[in-house]
Amino acid sequence: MDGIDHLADERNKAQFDVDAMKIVWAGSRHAFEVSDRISKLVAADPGFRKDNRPMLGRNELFKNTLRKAAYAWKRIIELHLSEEEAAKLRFYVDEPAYTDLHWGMFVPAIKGQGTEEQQQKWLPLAYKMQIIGCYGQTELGHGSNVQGLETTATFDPQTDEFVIHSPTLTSSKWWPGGLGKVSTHGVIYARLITDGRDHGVHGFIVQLRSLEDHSPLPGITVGDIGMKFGNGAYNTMDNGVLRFDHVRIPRDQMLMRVSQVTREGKYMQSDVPRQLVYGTMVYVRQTIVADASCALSRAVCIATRYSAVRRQFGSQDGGPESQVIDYKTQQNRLFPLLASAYAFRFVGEWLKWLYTDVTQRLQTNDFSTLPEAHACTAGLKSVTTTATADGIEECRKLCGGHGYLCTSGLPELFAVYVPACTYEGDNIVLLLQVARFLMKTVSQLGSGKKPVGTTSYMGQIEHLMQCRSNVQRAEDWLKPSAILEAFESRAARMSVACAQNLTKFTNPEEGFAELSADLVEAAVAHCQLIIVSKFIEKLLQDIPGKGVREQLEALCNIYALFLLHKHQGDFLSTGCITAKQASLANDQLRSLYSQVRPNAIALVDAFNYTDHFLGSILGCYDGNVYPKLYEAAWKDPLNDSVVPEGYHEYIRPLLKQNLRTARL
Ligand SMILES: CC/C=C\C/C=C\C/C=C\C/C=C\C/C=C\C/C=C\CCCCC(=O)SCCNC(=O)CCNC(=O)[C@H](O)C(C)(C)COP(=O)(O)OP(=O)(O)OC[C@H]1O[C@@H](n2cnc3c(N)ncnc32)[C@H](O)[C@@H]1OP(=O)(O)O
Ligand SMILES: Cc1cc2nc3c(=O)[nH]c(=O)nc-3n(C[C@H](O)[C@H](O)[C@H](O)COP(=O)(O)OP(=O)(O)OC[C@H]3O[C@@H](n4cnc5c(N)ncnc54)[C@H](O)[C@@H]3O)c2cc1C
Repeated sequence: MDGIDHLADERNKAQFDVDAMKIVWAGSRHAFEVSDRISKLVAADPGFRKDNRPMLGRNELFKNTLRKAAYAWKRIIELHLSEEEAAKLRFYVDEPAYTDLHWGMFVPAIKGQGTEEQQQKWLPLAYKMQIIGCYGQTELGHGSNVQGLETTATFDPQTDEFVIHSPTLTSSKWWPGGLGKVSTHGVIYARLITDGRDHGVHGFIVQLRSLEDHSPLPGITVGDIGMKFGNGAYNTMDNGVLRFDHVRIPRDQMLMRVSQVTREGKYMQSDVPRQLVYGTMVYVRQTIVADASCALSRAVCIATRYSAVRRQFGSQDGGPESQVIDYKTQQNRLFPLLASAYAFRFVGEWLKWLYTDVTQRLQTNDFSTLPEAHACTAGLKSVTTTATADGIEECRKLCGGHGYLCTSGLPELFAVYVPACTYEGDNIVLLLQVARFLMKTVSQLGSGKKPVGTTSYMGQIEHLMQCRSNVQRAEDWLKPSAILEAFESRAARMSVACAQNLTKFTNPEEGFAELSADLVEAAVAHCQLIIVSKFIEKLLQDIPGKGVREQLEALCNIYALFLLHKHQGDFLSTGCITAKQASLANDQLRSLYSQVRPNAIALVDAFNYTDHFLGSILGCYDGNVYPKLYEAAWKDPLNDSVVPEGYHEYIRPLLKQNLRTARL
């Protein structure tokens, strides 16, 4: 606006190489270059404008999303973008759309659960977007309990078809994104019935709409489920309702990698675990962890820049007031979120590796790491999305009153993000899965079966059950070994305490239900340990760039010590640390905040977000917040006229009536 960088002084304070940190954040130089180029391309294109979203009515909003998705596809083709570049372009367009489900779930479901033949038939159509697909699992009556789904797929040997049917109101498919108005096809989950026998839930490819005129095919009732939380936000998505009235599909449209139905109607299971039917969910949970760091870093970038611009109190001798970022309370709320964004980035990278490793093993029929992959994706999805949703809301509060304006970008970001705590598995339901995995691990200790992967720390259970932290000075908390021992012993002791309590119940399922709140806490402790240990492992790698490692070490310590402070009840009650050591951790935390303070703006610059992507006046790169806020207010449609519409109908008569009453 005035061409001045109002945050230049802050940027000059940085003690590290920001460009090198950008590469660490992106994951590699190549990833950085792709991301940088595509984000600038999107930002410069008026076709991807998004600042008007909160003002649009639903129909207009939705049509605008359809236009953008079609335009994005046109640009992808025109520019011959690779798969990686196309995914980045959709990410930077930053508008939830049916394409998320098409590329994010429909295609992966066919890839993961379809046979070679099925993949050859359906994937080329999906890749060219000649068909558009959704993921139709959840029903009105059941989401979490997948085994409770009611839609049926009954094999008819006479015609070699499945008959898909919604027998009850609660069996109506409810929630699938992209289903409401767009998808031509869906991977639909239904109970497979052959010869009167129920074989449980399986996936089927079902055509829903005509490829000629988009009308629903015979027997199909389909529509949108209605407005969701927030203006704009996730209302760009057509989450749908769907009912089947005896819809027939050919037998070869059952996804048959895990199990098959023969021409004669015989049900056969491959040598693979039935849980592979849930494979798409495992894949998406893994991507959601990576996305958590994107959403949180975005909110943190806004709150950090604005905290450096905003001044309140503290003026001395007529000088400027204090920047709110210098208040210790502001730092204590903001810097752990900054550290969490980095922590989630690195654990997301690791989880991607784990997922790739499991997928490669599955190709060779090695299913040994599947339970660990399920527990890690479920647990980390839960812990990172909960922290991110809470963190975005905290960032809004860190921005004071202006954070509540849509132009801050934070209300919409929160409204879009918060369902991540529910979709792809309710966070509590998923933590209970982790707890089951932990209880199984504890029950096998001493059986000779060595715990591996993320539970390998349980291999030293005797030590972890009785060790005492040897921290004596605040600086001792900077040793990775001190942090790891505290987190490992806390997680181990909480799991073992639950396992011991469970033995008091004659019926284990009853015991599990009764102790579920404690089990969830044990699962959280285990997941936080994974995040802390993956951050520490990241620091063992070669990290080029002046001062970059030092900044990451400070952030890693902030992440761990803040968790230790927040959950000190766990650490103290299990006897892993003393009250004195907890207090020393807090002292260390304060000094880490002072270390990060001069680098805070550079640390959020390292995310390399364009102003378009941030979509926030408070977070704009140049920090010129006030003129921009002032100008934006006048652009609000309510200010199109000085005297509002409705004055003559509702305000004037009121004023006149009050005048008459006053005269009386
Ligand atoms: C302004 C802003 C604008 C833009 C945006 C800005 C920012 C946004 C940023 C990011 C956005 C975020 C992400 C985007 C990416 C994608 C998201 C896009 C859209 C959202 C899509 C959402 C789609 C869905 O929700 S699909 C539906 C998902 N449904 C669920 O998850 C259901 C959950 N339930 C279950 O999974 C199961 O029912 C259960 C696991 C809870 C229980 O299953 P079941 O009863 O069968 O099993 P159990 O008896 O408990 O267990 C039996 C054994 O099986 C093991 N098991 C269970 N599951 C698995 C598995 N998946 N894999 C392997 N093994 C498994 C279990 O452990 C048991 O084992 P045991 O050894 O016998 O004990
Ligand atoms: C924005 C959005 C997009 C979605 N997109 C899709 C999609 O594309 N495709 C699709 O198929 N689905 C989709 N879903 C559905 C989503 O996957 C489910 O809503 C989710 O899995 C949660 O299930 P539920 O709604 O049945 O919650 P419920 O299970 O009914 O949860 C209600 C409460 O009960 C608690 N609870 C449930 N079971 C237990 C238990 N065993 N122990 C303790 N507490 C429990 C939960 O913690 C929660 O507090 C979407 C949902 C949303 C919000």
